[in-house]
Amino acid sequence: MNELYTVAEIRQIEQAALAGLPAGTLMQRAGAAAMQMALAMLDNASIASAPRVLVLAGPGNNGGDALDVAARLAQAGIEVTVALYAVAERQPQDARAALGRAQAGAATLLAPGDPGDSAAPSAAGSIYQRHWDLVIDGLFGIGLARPLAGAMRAMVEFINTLPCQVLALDIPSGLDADTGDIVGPGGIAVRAHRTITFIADKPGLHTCHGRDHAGQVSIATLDIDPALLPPAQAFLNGPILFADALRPRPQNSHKGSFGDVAVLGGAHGMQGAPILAARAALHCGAGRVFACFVDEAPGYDPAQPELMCRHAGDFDFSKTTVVAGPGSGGASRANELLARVLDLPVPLVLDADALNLVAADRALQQRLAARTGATILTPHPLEAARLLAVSAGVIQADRLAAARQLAARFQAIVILKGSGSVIARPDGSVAINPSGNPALATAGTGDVLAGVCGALLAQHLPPWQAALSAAWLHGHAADRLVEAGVGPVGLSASELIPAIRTALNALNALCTLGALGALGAQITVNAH
Ligand SMILES: NC(=O)C1=CN([C@@H]2O[C@H](COP(=O)(O)OP(=O)(O)OC[C@H]3O[C@@H](n4cnc5c(N)ncnc54)[C@H](O)[C@@H]3O)[C@@H](O)[C@H]2O)[C@@H](O)CC1
Ligand SMILES: [K+]
Repeated sequence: MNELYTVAEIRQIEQAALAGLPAGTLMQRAGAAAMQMALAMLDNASIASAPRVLVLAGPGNNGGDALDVAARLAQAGIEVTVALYAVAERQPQDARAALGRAQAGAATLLAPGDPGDSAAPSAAGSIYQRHWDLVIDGLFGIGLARPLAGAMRAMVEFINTLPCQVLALDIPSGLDADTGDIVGPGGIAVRAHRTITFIADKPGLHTCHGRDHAGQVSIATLDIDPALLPPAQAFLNGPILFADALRPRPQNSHKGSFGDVAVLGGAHGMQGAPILAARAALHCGAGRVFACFVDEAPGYDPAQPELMCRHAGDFDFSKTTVVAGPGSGGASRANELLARVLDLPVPLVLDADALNLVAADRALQQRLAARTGATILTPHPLEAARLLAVSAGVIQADRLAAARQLAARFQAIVILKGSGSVIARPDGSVAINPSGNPALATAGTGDVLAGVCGALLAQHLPPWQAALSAAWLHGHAADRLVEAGVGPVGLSASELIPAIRTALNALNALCTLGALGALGAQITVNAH
């Protein structure tokens, strides 16, 4: 299931489901699913005997889920302590019932209070000083309305220092389920190893701070009738979203069948950037690849003599897919060349300096919005901020909204890079890319991504599928390289290129075999 739902959508689904069910049913299903996950985590951690579980239970229904799990684990004979931040009279009805079940069983319930509150130091002390094998976070779910403060904040600070496993219920407390930002100002969020999320998956678990705080995400649908789920506007990216655009190569092919890519960039001192993009385009299947330099052009690329190096001013861009921006600099020469390619109806990828040039020039912005050819923009958060005339902080606070805004404004497909890259199209649909890792945080990987986008456009993938595949392959290749020990420290952008080629060929082979269902699991990439 690739659909992602906002808090507002989850609330609607929840209301529709609750209408047809006895009170407390969904919470008990959530508790049962979470208990299975908790037991599996204790098993995996090979805790020999008598595990100790700390359950954090907040004031709302997320706390109700936590109390339900606590009651179940205690019933199963596990030693459970609940740090309770709820007052029965103020709990929602289902949560109060769950509190009753926990109180009736063998779990120990403590109210740690504010660390500065002398009325409850012993409860806090006994929690802070004991050894825990598993912490279950049920402080807040989708109802969090302001930053964590006081006693709960102190507890989150404490559990974030613990060496034990942490399981978050629904979402890690403190995280915004829609955006993946930490609810602030000055907020804090639980860092979980696993998150079991209820009803459906949520965008905030996969982008911005989401990946660092949610860990591995599992979905418990709580047996809700799928007919109650509305059509999704957001998806988790994966081959199932784009594989039908990949085609086997006909035997009767020639280099003209797979398109030309021209990379426009490489001002003086920055010639490596277009070379990287061009090499990536070559290794992702473009028929012919030109590296076109704003300033002086090298005679050829000795390590990749297949590339044709040209002076951009003399090159005819009208019959190629263009990747503009890698190392192009911000000089007026680069601006003129960019204006020329924006006016051509060719498929176009804009990256790096090309995006900065557009951000600084209203005429270029109008040319971009008026294009008829397919366009993909690949900004990182700072480039996106310049394009929207806001700060990078504003972009990161709601990455989905920023990507959607850019896509609508420039009538283009946008890949907003970063942890959980967001791919958006002008109609408001978005996908969050789950592949990739911090090994990609190194110079040149953006040039490679732009080159992959160019190669896929040149091979006639529609721009949405080209962007989805490029983002996924780029991250997937980095994941396989890290597994093979080539990173996360020291992975170079050049090393990424052959790994992306291997992943693309593996994907193509699986598509040809019609083995879509097994795609994620089956693709293996050798590092070299
Ligand atoms: N209603 C249901 O039947 C179900 C609810 N579910 C759970 O319920 C959660 C949503 O429950 P709620 O809507 O009660 O929301 P939460 O449990 O996330 O928290 C809401 C409560 O916390 C208070 N609050 C918000 N921010 C605070 C802060 N920073 N400090 C102190 N108090 C704060 C609110 O005033 C409210 O009382 C989901 O995330 C999910 O875990 C699941 O059990 C599925 C079924
Ligand atoms: K939680």
